[in-house]
Amino acid sequence: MNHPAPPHAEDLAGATVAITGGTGSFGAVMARHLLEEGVAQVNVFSRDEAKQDLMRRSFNDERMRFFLGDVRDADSVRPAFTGADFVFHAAALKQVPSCEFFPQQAVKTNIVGSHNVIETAAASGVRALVCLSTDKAVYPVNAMGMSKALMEKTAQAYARNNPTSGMTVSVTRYGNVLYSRGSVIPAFVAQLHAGQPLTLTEPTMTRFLMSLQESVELVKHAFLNARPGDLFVKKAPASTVDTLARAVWGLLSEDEPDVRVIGMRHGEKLHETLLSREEFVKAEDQGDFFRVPLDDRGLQYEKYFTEGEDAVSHVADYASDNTERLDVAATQALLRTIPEVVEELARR
Ligand SMILES: O=c1ccn([C@@H]2O[C@H](COP(=O)(O)OP(=O)(O)O[C@H]3O[C@H](CO)[C@@H](O)[C@H](O)[C@H]3O)[C@@H](O)[C@H]2O)c(=O)[nH]1
Repeated sequence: MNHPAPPHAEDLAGATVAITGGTGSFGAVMARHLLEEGVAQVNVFSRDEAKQDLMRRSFNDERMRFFLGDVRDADSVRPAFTGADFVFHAAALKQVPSCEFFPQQAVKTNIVGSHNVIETAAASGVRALVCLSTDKAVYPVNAMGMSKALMEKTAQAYARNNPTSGMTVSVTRYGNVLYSRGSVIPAFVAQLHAGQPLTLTEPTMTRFLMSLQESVELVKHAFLNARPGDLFVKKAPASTVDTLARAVWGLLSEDEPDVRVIGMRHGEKLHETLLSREEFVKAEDQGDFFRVPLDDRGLQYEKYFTEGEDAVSHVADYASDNTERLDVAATQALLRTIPEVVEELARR
């Protein structure tokens, strides 16, 4: 393949960058970062005009442009990508339960919508596109993860099938973002405030933990290092749900922890996987990150017989039950780096 060279950090200065799902928490942190890097324009693309209005006021920066639309509708995506050098694709249906009950909605947004984003970006002359995925796309058991897995395949197929494209498309996967909207930590904090026991689904369940800032670092790393079709993950520690509950409780209360085990929810897994063993065996260690290059074997089937992979049986998945495990004190140290936790502690 004739790869376009990855962009340099300096290329951001004066660039136009579009963010799909740009009014979400990732979009806000990324937009702030891009403005600090001196971009000429940030095109925020999203469905929600009220959130766009809030963001417009809170940023109050004339380099921001807001585009209303839905990734399901390619025509609505085009204006946001016209003239854009780079695109970060964060628009998605991300909640496990809602996708479980309405899987066809996940197909429309996460698969068809991502395809629209990829094709429109390429047709608009975008140089680099990073698609955000999740650990739930590996060995997926729920509709959200399944649809994200197919988004990944769509991105990789674009790279494989368009070897002369001037656009580099890559994928990042990350685990649970601490304190993200609707996630377990704000739920625990609300329960604590209400004087209720913390509801534990399954105490031994493990999750990779990372901050929103780290998710931006991962996406930035992909942006600066990707070859077409690459997949990136950030090395991350994990904790059990029991540890997480005790860490939150210990930070915010002097009383003995009060927890109630409620059992696993629809579509949940005991442990998450960031890289399957098949990916891990091909992964390049890049310090804080792993890079998995595109499997760009073509339709020459004989290669599948003569160039097989024998190392795969000797390695394990990179999963939340075999990564660095945080105890209560280490989880609390991580929590103290989260702005919402800092605010919560300051209120006490
Ligand atoms: O009251 C609760 C709620 C959740 N959990 C557990 O806490 C962990 C984290 O749950 P949650 O914060 O809801 O995250 P996930 O279900 O793992 O999914 C989140 O993390 C994904 C990334 O892996 C995102 O893509 C999803 O949007 C986001 O909901 C899981 O083990 C849950 O079983 C509890 O113990 N008690």
